[in-house]
Amino acid sequence: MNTTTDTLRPVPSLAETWRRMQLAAGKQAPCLRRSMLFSVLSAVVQGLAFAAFYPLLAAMLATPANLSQAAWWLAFLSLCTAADGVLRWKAREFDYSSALADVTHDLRVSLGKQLRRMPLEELYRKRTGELSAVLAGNVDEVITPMGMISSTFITSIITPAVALIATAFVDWRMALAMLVLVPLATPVYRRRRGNAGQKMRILAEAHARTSAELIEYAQGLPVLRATGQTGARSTRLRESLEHLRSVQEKAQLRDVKSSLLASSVVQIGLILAMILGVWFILTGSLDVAALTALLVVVARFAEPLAITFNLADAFDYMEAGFEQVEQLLAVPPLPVPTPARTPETFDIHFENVRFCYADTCHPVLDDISFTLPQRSLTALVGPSGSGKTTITRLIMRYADPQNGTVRIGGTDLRDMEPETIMRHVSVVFQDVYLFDDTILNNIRMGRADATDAEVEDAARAAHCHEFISRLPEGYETRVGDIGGCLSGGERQRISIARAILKNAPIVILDEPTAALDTESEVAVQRAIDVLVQDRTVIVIAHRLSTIVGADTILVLDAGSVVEQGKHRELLKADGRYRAMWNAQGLAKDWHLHSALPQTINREETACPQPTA
Ligand SMILES: Nc1ncnc2c1ncn2[C@@H]1O[C@H](COP(=O)(O)OP(=O)(O)OP(=O)(O)O)[C@@H](O)[C@H]1O
Repeated sequence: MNTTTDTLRPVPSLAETWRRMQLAAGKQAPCLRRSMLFSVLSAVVQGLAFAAFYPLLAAMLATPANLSQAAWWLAFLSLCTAADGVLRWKAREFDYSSALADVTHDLRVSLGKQLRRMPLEELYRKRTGELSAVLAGNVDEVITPMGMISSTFITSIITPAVALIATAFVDWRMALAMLVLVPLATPVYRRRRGNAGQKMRILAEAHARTSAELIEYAQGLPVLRATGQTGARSTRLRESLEHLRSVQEKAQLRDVKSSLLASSVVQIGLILAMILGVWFILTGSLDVAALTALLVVVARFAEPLAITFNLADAFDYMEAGFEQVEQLLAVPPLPVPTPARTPETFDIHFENVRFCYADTCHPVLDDISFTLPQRSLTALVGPSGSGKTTITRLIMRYADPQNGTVRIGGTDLRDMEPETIMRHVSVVFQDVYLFDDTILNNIRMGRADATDAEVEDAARAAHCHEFISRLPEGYETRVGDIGGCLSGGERQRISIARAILKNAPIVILDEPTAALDTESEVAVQRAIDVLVQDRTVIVIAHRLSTIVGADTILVLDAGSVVEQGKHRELLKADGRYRAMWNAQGLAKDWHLHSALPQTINREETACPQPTA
């Protein structure tokens, strides 16, 4: 299985991680900074509290005991503890106030916006599961532990530092012994983060890939069952799960090994301090009170160090999440000059358009030019892979062509916001996507502010009012509740009702009747007839008999327009179109009793019989 990030990347510095955190916190960055400031204060106060141990013990163990001094230090210790309690509470403000929820929400909204403004080409290249892993999983991995990890990290660095300074006042030799731990610990920490960061990225990618495989498998199950491919496809899923298991196993092994290493370093430090302390007592240069206090402080120094090691994992999870989120946010939108333009008329013009998909160098459209007049019906025909869908994608500004220009109403698409283009274009695909919402809302997606009456009018026009009225709750029936109870033709008519409601001046029909039986096709065709009136229509068709009434037929082959004209002209020309027509005529002869297919009906053109 492909692991794309096997090459080592540098470990981000703490400053870099902090910069990313503030960026992710967005509007709540001041709250995050405030929380961190209180974390620093709390850590200092904790260090001071530990520093007070020695004078307290010394006053108590003196002969005779110095009670007034002991009381004073006890009061100081209590004050520090109380202050620490308040400061710790303030330090978690980022977590307990609404800031955390706000940041998580804002980041998801930004990602949602990014998905909307991202070039369609980029969007189609991403798998649904991978996107869902970023929006759901990575956002939580980045944001939820942010406050907690940072404040724990601060405490685990500053408290030992203050404890170390306090120890230096009691006995500089012990402070030096404690300092030995730092050069010992630093390389262990750096090595751990370096390797772990890499592994966490691989783990995050394995999670995203498995999530994508799972979603695709679940969505494709009906098809897989029908084609008897559940086993074959589940092999891919199993491979993906197996990869995830092996990555997790390695990560866990690494965790255990480095945790043990870290705690060993800390234990060594503690033992070293004890040996030194006992040696100093035996040689008479340290008293028992000082040693007891020092051991408390040393333990306090060693414990946060061990925590710091374990925090490396949490940082790495966060870093891996940051990377996935940033990668998605970094995809630039298609450039639009300001002010953006809006077309006034709706003829479509391709001029010397050359287009290659990303990551390919082979042109899918090669220097093509044509004009589709406003309110005309144009059919795109040609063999599979000839570029029909790509032409319709370019009209929706799926991506910008490498050469040439696509214009709507004389305006270059590069000068228009993608939203403006989509407002003026309705698309009816062969595969209809219905959301798990009511039928009413599914149709209303065509125009969000449409009234219930307008939705119903569109449904009537699309010939779906009748079957919707028969559903248990009519327009309020949820698509999810009736599952697969809607036929392909019914789903298609709902999508046409959406397009009728949208009332866009340009309509793209991508073989909307190709997968339907004859009866459904008749009903859908009647709905299409309403939709296409008075609009600029582009229809992709494989069955030529459905487009004989088109104003223009563009015949494509290998990314070029090889013929162009009306049905009769093209038949007369006796070229590629005629050959395709004849081939389909022959095919029909094999099905003697098949009904005549429907025609897109703007000119009431009768479907002529194919000539053999
Ligand atoms: N996202 C993509 N990335 C790379 N190549 C692509 C992509 N989509 C399509 N292609 C390639 O571009 C060429 C034209 O594809 P297109 O879908 O436009 O053809 P088509 O005429 O609509 O085919 P069909 O009738 O089978 O739908 C094909 O060779 C196809 O493999």
